[in-house]
Amino acid sequence: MPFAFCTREKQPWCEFAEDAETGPTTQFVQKLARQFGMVILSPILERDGVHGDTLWNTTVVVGTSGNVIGKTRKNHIPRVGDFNESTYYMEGNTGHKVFNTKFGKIAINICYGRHHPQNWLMYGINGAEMVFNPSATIGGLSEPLWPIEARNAAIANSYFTFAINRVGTEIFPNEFTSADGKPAHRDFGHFYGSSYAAAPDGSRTPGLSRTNDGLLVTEIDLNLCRQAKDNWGFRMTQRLDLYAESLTKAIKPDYKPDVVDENL
Ligand SMILES: NC(=O)NCCC(=O)O
Repeated sequence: MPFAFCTREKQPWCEFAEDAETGPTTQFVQKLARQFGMVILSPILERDGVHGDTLWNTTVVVGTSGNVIGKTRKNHIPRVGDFNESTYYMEGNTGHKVFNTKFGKIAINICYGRHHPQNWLMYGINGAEMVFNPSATIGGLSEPLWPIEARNAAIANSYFTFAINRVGTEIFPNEFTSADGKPAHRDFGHFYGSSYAAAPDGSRTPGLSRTNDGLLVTEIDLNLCRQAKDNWGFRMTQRLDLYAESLTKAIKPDYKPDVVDENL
């Protein structure tokens, strides 16, 4: 749902915001999860009534008995092209939760979060075996990056990733500009689908269609996560201590980049 509206218009779209635990979408999904014995990841526009009616881009995780296991909020909010999502919702405050489900340890890296390697990293640190990336992105913007980012994250973090993108083209009722000096327009560009799954050994499935809705059914062996760790040692050699120390320094306002100038 958060990906159905990406212009600057708030109305009527904000009216679709709902409670993560009790809203109509969650109730609908709970029935399906129970009926089919599935774990369902349900992206919604969340209305947080407890905290000033704040809006969040949230994915709700529903277990096989229809129980809400938890939720994760989008950490990184795009300000690129026509994706002006900071107009609608705030940077997430749920960290990098991993949900230990009947089918394995899962996490959700929402859409634009896939451009941030440290976001993927933290889900791995918290023990994720599968990280899902529900997205809505268009050809002109991100298609060259699409086959690379989630696949690379699977390799770097020794877990499975699932890059999921919608298809179609939205035509909005009112014109808007892309803040690039070009004429106003009403279309958003083509959402190119191409969803795929990637494994910690670097293999991946074929992508789904660029134009039609699709369902990707794939069998995965979670043992591959540990086998990849033992084989490559990426996790063992990642030197978190080194980076924790460097990053602690780098975020200070008076940080001086560690550059050695050539003495000319
Ligand atoms: N919905 C969303 O975060 N889109 C941003 C575009 C992208 O990351 O490719």
